[in-house]
Amino acid sequence: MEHVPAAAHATVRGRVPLPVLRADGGVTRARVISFDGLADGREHLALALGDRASDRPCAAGVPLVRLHSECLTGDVFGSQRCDCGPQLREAVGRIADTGGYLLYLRQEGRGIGLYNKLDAYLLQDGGLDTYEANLALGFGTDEREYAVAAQMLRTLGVDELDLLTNNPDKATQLRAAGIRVRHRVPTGVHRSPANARYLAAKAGRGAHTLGDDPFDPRDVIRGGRRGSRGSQDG
Ligand SMILES: Nc1nc2c(ncn2[C@@H]2O[C@H](COP(=O)(O)OP(=O)(O)OP(=O)(O)O)[C@@H](O)[C@H]2O)c(=O)[nH]1
Ligand SMILES: [Zn+2]
Repeated sequence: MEHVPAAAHATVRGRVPLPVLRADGGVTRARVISFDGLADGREHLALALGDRASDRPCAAGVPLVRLHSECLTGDVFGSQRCDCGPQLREAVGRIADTGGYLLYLRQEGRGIGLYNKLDAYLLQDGGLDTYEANLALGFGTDEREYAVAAQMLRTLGVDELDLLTNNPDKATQLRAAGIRVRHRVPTGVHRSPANARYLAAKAGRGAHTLGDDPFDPRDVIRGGRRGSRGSQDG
């Protein structure tokens, strides 16, 4: 497991205006926030969007938050092997509409790093699924910890949020770190022929909720509209 020391005190290092392209072609005004004193020493970022992107964000209401783990191949190159790129662009638009934060976490390859993820892709081409490939390389199936995300949120003054994810582990870990996750809001499922096996493995073995999974659909908000039906899940 990627071990993160107990959360020390962190501070905001900078809040930089950043016009960001939305999936619908429009541009949204964001602020990219950097930190000093993050527990694992990495350059994680928060993107403040919607009403949280203003000079003096008036913290009205519970923010919508996504913890997005870095995926260079998907986020930057548009790789079709996973659904990270479309999820990232979807999240920017939805959070801009609602008000909240996208935490861009430097946890490439579910915490194993870029080169190891590329090795894992070769093993997957030989027949292993996304989790078996990690194990074959000597890693856990998912090495991510979200304590540093909780530290970033506290630094931003966020102790309660709605979480945009299909991954229940993100909610469980944030709650364990003392953040109140009011609702888990599902992200879209961006299927393509090239990522179908990957998504099936995530739903089957990784406990992700992808709409056609064994989890009770009543435990999440459909459509991601705050204030609509939903419950506290774990
Ligand atoms: N080791 C490994 N990592 C992968 C593979 N495909 C994608 N990833 C990584 O998986 C992570 C996906 O991150 P997220 O989209 O934030 O997380 P998630 O667990 O899918 O959960 P949600 O998208 O929030 O539902 C990124 O760090 C990717 O680099 C793979 O085949 N092997
Ligand atoms: Zn990806």
